[in-house]
Amino acid sequence: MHVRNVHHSYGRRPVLRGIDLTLRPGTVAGIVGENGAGKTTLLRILSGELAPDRGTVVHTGRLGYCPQHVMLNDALTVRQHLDFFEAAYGLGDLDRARDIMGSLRLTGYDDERAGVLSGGTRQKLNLTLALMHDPHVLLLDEPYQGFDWDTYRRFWDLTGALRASGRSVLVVSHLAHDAARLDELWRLHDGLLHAGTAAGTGPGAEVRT
Ligand SMILES: Nc1ncnc2c1ncn2[C@@H]1O[C@H](COP(=O)(O)OP(=O)(O)OP(=O)(O)O)[C@@H](O)[C@H]1O
Repeated sequence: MHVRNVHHSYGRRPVLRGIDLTLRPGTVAGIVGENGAGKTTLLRILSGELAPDRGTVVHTGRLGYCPQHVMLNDALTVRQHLDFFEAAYGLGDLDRARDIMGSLRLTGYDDERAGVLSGGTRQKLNLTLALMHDPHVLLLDEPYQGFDWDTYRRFWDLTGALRASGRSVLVVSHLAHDAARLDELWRLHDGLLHAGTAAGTGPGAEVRT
């Protein structure tokens, strides 16, 4: 994915003032930024949900987008969500979805309505729906919100497998825990991306904005 000179304002307030970013195959990149820095705005533009005022976003292959707010229909069961997205993506089976659900330990919930699932379980389903068509570029907005520690680690295992299979993953968060797991780190501040710096090294290093 190639992002060039992306600008966006809400009314007269500029939020993005010239974003340049390249996501290469086989990389996991992170963007951190304070509340209101414009992270979600940027991801909405990268996903095509929002048009930039200026600039270009070009990508090849399938795109996956896991938005910050879980996009589930509370009245539908887990299985109905899977069926719906299988049809929407034009998949022939749910094999990959089942693999992802196994990795995230999202099993045994098929007949549960989304409305009764816990926050972390809803997020697991949200992530599965964004990943089940094997996207080449995956955009994740605060993907591990609500995850317990074990699930958080499984999430990073999954991300590592995507990197190994040549996919590009962009993770957006307030904090980049485990900055060592990222190939690239950016800080969104004042409408621009800056090279991020890790406060510490090795597993567990944390980047604050
Ligand atoms: N639809 C909108 N209309 C007007 N202003 C908006 C809209 N969406 C976001 N904003 C404003 O744009 C700025 C950036 O918001 P955005 O949600 O992109 O930030 P963020 O970095 O994702 O924040 P957070 O970490 O709190 O999720 C904020 O000041 C927000 O109030």
